Amino acid sequence: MKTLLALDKVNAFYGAAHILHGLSLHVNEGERVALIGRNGVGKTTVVNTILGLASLRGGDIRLRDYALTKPRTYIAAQHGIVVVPQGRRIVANLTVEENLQLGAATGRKGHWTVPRIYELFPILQERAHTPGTALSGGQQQMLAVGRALMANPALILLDEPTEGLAPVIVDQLGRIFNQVAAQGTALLLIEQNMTLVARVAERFCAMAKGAVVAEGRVHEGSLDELHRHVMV
Ligand SMILES: Nc1ncnc2c1ncn2[C@@H]1O[C@H](COP(=O)(O)OP(=O)(O)OP(=O)(O)O)[C@@H](O)[C@H]1O
Repeated sequence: MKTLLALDKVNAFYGAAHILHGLSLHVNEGERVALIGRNGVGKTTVVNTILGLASLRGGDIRLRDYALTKPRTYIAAQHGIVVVPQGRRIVANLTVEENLQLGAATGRKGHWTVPRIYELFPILQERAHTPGTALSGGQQQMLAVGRALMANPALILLDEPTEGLAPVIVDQLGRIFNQVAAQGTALLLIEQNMTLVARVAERFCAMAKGAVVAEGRVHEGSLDELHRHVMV
């Protein structure tokens, strides 16, 4: 099994603030991994470190066989690893379809094309020519996922994709994540909704104070254990 993303004893900072303390984590090809933990433990900082938005000072990051010594926002996507960022970051003055096309900028060809994204999310086709930010929160999240898929990634990092969304939309996104994973795309799901984690992930990594402190398989009886890792 090929490893797509590996962080080994990573230390990361915002300025002088030391946030990740020797964090190790990996995701293999086709795997569905959840990264969980209380608010503020550093989950988003894991993503930010890979993108170069937090500074990496110690430890190793590998994107497949590539040693990421100087992270920059665009490098991960070139290696087939894309981020659906917290807050979605839909571009306001572009239409839905133009936002989708932005995702194809890496030029990686594969299964996902605009028509296939529209099959997955018919509402995006209905609203193809409206400004992306005119969509509801749930639809913007679908657009953010669709835009990520347009890069035909081997791995998608999803940072709290269901935050603030209605349960019916969360259910719909859960089904979509499973469909995407069934196509062979690996997922790293940062999520506070443990019911969704239990539905989507096959393995979890739990963080506390900037490090992964527990790992395990997700199975039918996992929900209580998952909840323990995110209780405040
Ligand atoms: N730009 C920044 N500068 C300084 N400190 C920051 C910055 N961004 C986040 N932090 C701090 O880093 C720590 C980890 O934040 P991070 O966003 O990674 O946590 P998280 O686990 O993703 O939490 P949440 O679920 O709230 O998003 C927090 O204490 C936060 O206050």
